[in-house]
Amino acid sequence: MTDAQDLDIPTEPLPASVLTGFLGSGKTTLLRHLLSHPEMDETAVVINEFGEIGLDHHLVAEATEDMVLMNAGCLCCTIRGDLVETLRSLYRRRITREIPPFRRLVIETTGLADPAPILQTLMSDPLLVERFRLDGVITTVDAANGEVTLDAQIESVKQAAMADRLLLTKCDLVDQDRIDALTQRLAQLNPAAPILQVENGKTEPSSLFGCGLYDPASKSLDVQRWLKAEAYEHDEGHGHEHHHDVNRHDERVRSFCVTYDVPLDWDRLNAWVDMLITLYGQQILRIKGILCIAGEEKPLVIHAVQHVFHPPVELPSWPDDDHRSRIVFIVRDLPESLFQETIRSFNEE
Ligand SMILES: Nc1nc2c(ncn2[C@@H]2O[C@H](COP(=O)(O)OP(=O)(O)OP(=O)(O)O)[C@@H](O)[C@H]2O)c(=O)[nH]1
Repeated sequence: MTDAQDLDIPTEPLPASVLTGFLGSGKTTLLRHLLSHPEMDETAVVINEFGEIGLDHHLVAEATEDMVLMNAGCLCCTIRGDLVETLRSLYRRRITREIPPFRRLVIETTGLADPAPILQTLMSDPLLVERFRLDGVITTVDAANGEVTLDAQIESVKQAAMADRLLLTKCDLVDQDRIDALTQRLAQLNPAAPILQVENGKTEPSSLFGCGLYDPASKSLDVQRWLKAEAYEHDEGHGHEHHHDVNRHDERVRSFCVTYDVPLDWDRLNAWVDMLITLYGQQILRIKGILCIAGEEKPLVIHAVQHVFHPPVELPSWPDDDHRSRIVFIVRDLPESLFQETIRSFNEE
């Protein structure tokens, strides 16, 4: 038991920001960059990844000690209660000095999250409201895939509509006409949020934080309706509290992991991913993997988002004792067997 005088209780609620944006739109890249900034010292991070196998925390771990990974489901549905518990526990550990005294909290949602229930939870849970104040919603929108995603996935529309800051990422990959068209569409969806272009996460914390209190009244009528619907569902105790498969988002979108025990040949692996995104790119919402490549000591991280296969990045070392290749897929209307079978045919023939 800690003595009351040993408690380090903040005099004001701590600012909490929600970092959201569709799958692969650059949230983790932004977060890593932000956390390397001295102004961001004393930031605690909660990362929620969709599916059983989380990888993002390995990519952010070097940037902050105060990090909690929540990968037992998507924050917006099954683990909303867990979010409350996670934040209460972080706060408790902070005031009892078990962890450094963070002054700011960033919650990175999954790319599939509907932000409404998360915001509703932060703004209505009585204990959380005393301890944290919602500073703002930061939404990344991928310039290469943004238009197609807004057409196909309602979550991405909500993420953009609820933002206090809209960050247009990957502008280096597309021409000015596409940037202009997407900017116009975002401005219609959310006229109040400034739209900032960000390349590879490079941005100043001062442009993203300290937005003032999140104010639903400054958002469109749709946003107010979505937030009200969430409050109603929560009060009635139905809607999002049911338990479901953590690897399933809805009837169509699911996640799974392809694990490979033997070191992979890079050229063959590359040809396999290329084949997949050429044939099925529209339905492959995300590929994220940590690979053991034959002849290489260090792991290679790969990312693909719909039709875009990003350049691989070498990690300085393996994040844990598991040195197998693990590739996480999030797909719409595709069977897992397609991936499990073709990786073998590409690598074993
Ligand atoms: N060319 C380019 N690539 C970018 C930019 N921002 C991010 N990326 C790349 O996009 C890929 C996905 O970025 P992440 O930061 O992992 O995206 P995320 O939103 O965290 O992904 P999820 O957690 O799966 O939703 C990575 O390969 C990044 O290097 C950018 O501005 N330009």
